[in-house]
Amino acid sequence: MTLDIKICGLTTVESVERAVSLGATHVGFIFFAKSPRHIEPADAGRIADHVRGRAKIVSVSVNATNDDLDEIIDGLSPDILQLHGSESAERVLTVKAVTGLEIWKALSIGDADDLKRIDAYEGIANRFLFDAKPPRHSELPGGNGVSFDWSLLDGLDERIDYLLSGGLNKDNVGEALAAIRPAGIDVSSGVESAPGVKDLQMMEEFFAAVRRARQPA
Ligand SMILES: O=C(O)c1ccccc1NCC(=O)[C@H](O)[C@H](O)COP(=O)(O)O
Repeated sequence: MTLDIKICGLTTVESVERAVSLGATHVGFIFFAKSPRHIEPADAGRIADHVRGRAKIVSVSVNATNDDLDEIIDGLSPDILQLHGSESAERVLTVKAVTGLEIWKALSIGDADDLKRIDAYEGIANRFLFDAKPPRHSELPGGNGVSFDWSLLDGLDERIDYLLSGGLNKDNVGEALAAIRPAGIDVSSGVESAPGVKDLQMMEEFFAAVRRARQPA
């Protein structure tokens, strides 16, 4: 079984190049002003050009307006729009229809009840990204480096296509992949030396941990 690996919150050519050479299938750019990983769409586009065609380019936005999305699409030319706010199923459907792009809907998971929110987006979002709920005082809906109880996803309908996200790092990704079988994984803080600063050594160690976890016993 293949495993998609998305490295999110990239802001430099060097980190994007390294992520893809290490095996990232997806690279994510954050368009959210309060994030330490925020980048202007045109700058993200210039960086993404270095790996375009070798990895899928993912735009991450939070309750973006149509104008915001137009600017992101003009600047970045993403393959995928990850909607990481409180976008309704109707909004997701509209964005998908208007842009013609693949849409990932991020949902924050804290308990079993949160999984009930999947139903509304099924058949609308192309994929889900399950992330942890932000800590109480965080201004960021994602990229907080906190995990949730992965076992909540054990037993989920196998047809639900999702990436596991939230607080993954070299020390816990093996445990996560032993517990559940996501179509992909997503990491940001776990490969950073400081908020928004990707660390090439930490990226290498993360990919090495994923490889170890996927080796046959
Ligand atoms: O990363 C951010 O700063 C961010 C800000 C606003 C919305 C979403 C954001 N990140 C989305 C992602 O896909 C992250 O990779 C995901 O939340 C996991 O982050 P982490 O727990 O730091 O690995």
